Amino acid sequence: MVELRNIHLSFDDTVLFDGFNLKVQQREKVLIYGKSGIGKSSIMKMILGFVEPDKGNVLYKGKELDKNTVWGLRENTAFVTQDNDITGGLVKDFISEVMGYKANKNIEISKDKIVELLEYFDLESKILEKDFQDLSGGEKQRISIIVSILLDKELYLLDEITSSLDNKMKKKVVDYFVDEMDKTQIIISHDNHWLEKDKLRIINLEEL
Ligand SMILES: Nc1ncnc2c1ncn2[C@@H]1O[C@H](COP(=O)(O)OP(=O)(O)OP(=O)(O)O)[C@@H](O)[C@H]1O
Repeated sequence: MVELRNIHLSFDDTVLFDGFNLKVQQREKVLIYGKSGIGKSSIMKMILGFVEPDKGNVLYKGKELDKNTVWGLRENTAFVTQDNDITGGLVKDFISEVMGYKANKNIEISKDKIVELLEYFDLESKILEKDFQDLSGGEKQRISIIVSILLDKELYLLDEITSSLDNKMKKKVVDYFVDEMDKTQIIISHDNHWLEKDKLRIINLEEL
């Protein structure tokens, strides 16, 4: 579904990738890990077309990513990051707003699904009436995760999505994505809870 082919990427004098290859099949779940600054987030940014490699190609469904194909990829992708200071306003309005984006116009929000997900991720339904800015880091993270699940995209790019959660909740998030969701996932995390899952293909950037 997504392929990085013979990628060379450098910033200033630092070479992050030289001949890097990654091929992720449909419904495959891949965990990318390695020390801070090694280039994990840059991989996601290249896939999304936010960063262009110096050399090499990014392919989506067999086609090279360019001005035209990148929109198809972004439309079919949920990108969840640890940076959740995305908005002010009520949580429920945030959810409606995201669902109202052009790329999400065919998605119906099911109230039952929201209730089910809030419960699973240990959030009370009154959180929907709160201002997003007033939530704790872990609550923001869980709301972003819930929104991404509601979006029901075919590709999930998950960048340190468990960083602000306690151990019990980390495990629930990991269990949900790995065991409950049948979607293509590329995951970046330092968290051992992901490493414990044998359904993930693990790529250690330090060993390349
Ligand atoms: N736009 C940019 N301009 C200059 N340097 C950049 C840019 N983007 C990333 N870098 C540098 O490239 C390196 C890799 O960054 P990246 O965010 O991909 O690492 P990472 O493995 O995700 O790190 P972390 O685990 O700390 O999030 C870092 O040294 C970073 O400073």
